[in-house]
Amino acid sequence: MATQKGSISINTENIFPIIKKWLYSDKDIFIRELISNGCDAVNKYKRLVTLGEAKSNGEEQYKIIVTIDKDNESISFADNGIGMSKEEVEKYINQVAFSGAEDFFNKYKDKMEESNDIIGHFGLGFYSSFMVSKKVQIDTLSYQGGSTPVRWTSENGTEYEISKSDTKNERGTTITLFLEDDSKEFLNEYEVREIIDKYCSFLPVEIYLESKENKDEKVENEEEQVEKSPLNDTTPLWLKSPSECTDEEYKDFYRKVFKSFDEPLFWIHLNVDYPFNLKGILYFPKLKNEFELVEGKVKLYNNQVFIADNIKEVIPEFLLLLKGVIDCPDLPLNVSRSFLQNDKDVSKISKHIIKKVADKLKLLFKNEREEYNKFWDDIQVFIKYGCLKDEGFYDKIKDYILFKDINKEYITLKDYLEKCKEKHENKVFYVSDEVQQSQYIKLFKEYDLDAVILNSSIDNHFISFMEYKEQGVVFNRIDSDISDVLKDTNEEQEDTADIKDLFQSIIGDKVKDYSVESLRNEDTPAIILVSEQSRRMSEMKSQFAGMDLGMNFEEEKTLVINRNNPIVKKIVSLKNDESKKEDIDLICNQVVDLALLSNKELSSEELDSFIKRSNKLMSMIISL
Ligand SMILES: Nc1ncnc2c1ncn2[C@@H]1O[C@H](COP(=O)(O)OP(=O)(O)OP(=O)(O)O)[C@@H](O)[C@H]1O
Repeated sequence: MATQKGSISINTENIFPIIKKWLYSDKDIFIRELISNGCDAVNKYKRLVTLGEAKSNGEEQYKIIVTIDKDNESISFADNGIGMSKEEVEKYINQVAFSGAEDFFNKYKDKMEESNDIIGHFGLGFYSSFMVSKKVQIDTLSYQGGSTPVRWTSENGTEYEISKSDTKNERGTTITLFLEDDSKEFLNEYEVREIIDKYCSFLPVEIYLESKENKDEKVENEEEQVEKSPLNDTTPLWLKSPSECTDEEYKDFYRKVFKSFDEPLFWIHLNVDYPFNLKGILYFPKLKNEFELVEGKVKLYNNQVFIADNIKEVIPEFLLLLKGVIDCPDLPLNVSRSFLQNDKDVSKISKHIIKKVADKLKLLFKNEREEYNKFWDDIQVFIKYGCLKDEGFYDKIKDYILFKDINKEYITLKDYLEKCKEKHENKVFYVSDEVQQSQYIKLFKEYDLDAVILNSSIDNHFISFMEYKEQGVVFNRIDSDISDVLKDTNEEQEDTADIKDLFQSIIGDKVKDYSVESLRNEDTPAIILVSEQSRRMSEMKSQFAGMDLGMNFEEEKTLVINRNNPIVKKIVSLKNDESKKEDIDLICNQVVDLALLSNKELSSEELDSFIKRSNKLMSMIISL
C-alpha cells in the first residue's frame, strides 16, 4: 500500500464537547476510553458472529491486553475485536466526532434483540489519547476476509499518516501511545492497574495488564506460565437476575467493591427494563456513628464502564449516604452534568430509585419486622434525612418510620398515638438525652406512660418536620408540661395554696410557676418542668448566639412540688415555726436545686451555692 498523507477534518460543531469533556476531567480517562473502544470492538465482532456475518471457531478467548513498554516509553491497548479496514480508519478516526459505534448500532439495530451494549456514542473517546501522547499509532486488521493491515499514526491529532502495518497479522486493533514527558506515570504498572480497577472493573471483556519486561521474564520463569486471571469481573452481580443471587454473593460483592470488612444491613437489587434501562445494587451500610454518613458511595456505570462516584443528578442526594452501584446504559453520561440536570429521563430515574428504596423498606417492615426493628438504629438517621430532603419519600415511608420508646420497644407514630390516646391525645413525649432525663423516664415508667427516644442531631429538625406534616400532632419533651398527665383524677383536690406560698416566698422568681401534685413516688420532693415552647425558643436563640433577637427567650420553668413526699410534708407542718425558719429556707432551696439538677446542668453560681448548702446540711447533721 502506498503511503498516503492528508489532513484530519474536524467537525467544528462537535469540537466544543471535546473541550468541555476533557478540559475539566482527569487525564487518566484515556485508559477508560481506549479499553472501552476495545470492548466495543469485541462486542461488535461477537455480534457479527451471532448474526452469521463473521466466523469463529467457538473457542476464541476475547480479550484486551494493556502493555506497558518502559524501554519505548509507550503503553498499548490490543484487542481481538472487529478491527478496521483502511476506509473505516479514514471514516471513524480521521473524522473527529464521527462515531463508528453509532454507525454500527444504526446499521444493526433492527437485527439486535438485546439492548445496545456498545459503549461509544460520540466519536471522541479515541482523541483523549492525545492528552498524554506525543505520538499515537493504530495498527489494525479488519475481520473482513482479504483485508490488509493498516497503520495510522499522528503526532498531534490533527495530521496523520496511513500506511500498511508491518506488525498486525491477526484480527483486531492495537493502539500504541508514545507518552509525553509529563505523562510518564502511565509507565507505572501499579498506577495503571489502579486506573483500570477504577474504571474497568466490570467491563464485559477480559482485560490483562502486561509489562514488556515481565514478558521477557515470563519465558524463563515456569510458574509465570500459569494462566493469569483478568483484572476485571466480566459478569458483575448486578447483571444477574435478583432471584439467582445468594445473600453470600451480595455480601462478597459489597466487600470487594467497597473494600469493606463490614457486612451491609440489607440491599436492594434494581432491575428495570422499561421505560429506561437501569440495573444496580444499593446497600444500606451499618453506620457506627452519625458522622460516618458522609462516607456513602454510589458508583455510576454506563454499560459496565465506571463513570463517576456520587452523581447527584441521577441519584437523589440523600441516597448518596448508601453504598452501591448503578448501571444506566441509557444515560449520555459522557456529556456534561448540566445536560443531566435538564434531562427528563434523569429525574425519572431518580424518582424510580426513591420508589424502590421505599418499597424495600415497606417489604422489610411488613415481612421481617423483627429484623427491621434491629436495623432501625442504623438506618434511622438516613431515613430521617431522606424525609427532610424529599417530602415525597416521607409520604411513601411514613407508616414504616419507627420510634424506639423508653422500654426499648420499636413503635410507629400511629401505634404510639393510639396507645396513648386516653392519657394524652395527639401528643408525643420524647427523650432527647437518656442520661440527663433519667429521672423523668423513671417518673414516666411509674405512671405507665410512654415516651420515644429522639436523641440524634437530626431529630430536632425531624420533630418540626413531623409536626408540619402530621397536622394536629405535637411533640413535647419528657420534662415539659406533663402536670396534666401526672394528675390523679381520682384524688380529691386539697387546698395547695399553703405549700405553693411557702416555696414561692423562699424561692421567688427562680421558677415561673408553682404547682403541687401527689406524685406516686414519694421519694421525689419536687421536679422541674420546662414549657416546650419556651425551651425551643431558647434553643433557637442559642443558635443565633450574639444576635439581638429583640425578645426574651428565657426557659419557663414550673416547680412541681410533691405533697406526698415526707420532707415536703414536714416543712409545710413547720412553716409557722419561727425557730425553724432558717432550716426550712435551707431545705426548700436544696429541694429546688435537686430538681433543677435532674433537669439539666446547674450554672456555676447555682452549683457553687448548692455545694455550700450541701456542706452546711452535712455539718448540721453531724452536730445533731
Ligand atoms: N479498538 C478499536 N477497534 C475497532 N474500531 C475502533 C477502535 N477504536 C476506535 N474505533 C472506531 O473509531 C470510532 C471512534 O472512536 P472514538 O473512541 O473516538 O468514539 P466512540 O467510541 O464512537 O464514542 P465515544 O466518544 O463515546 O467513546 C469508534 O466508533 C470505532 O468505530
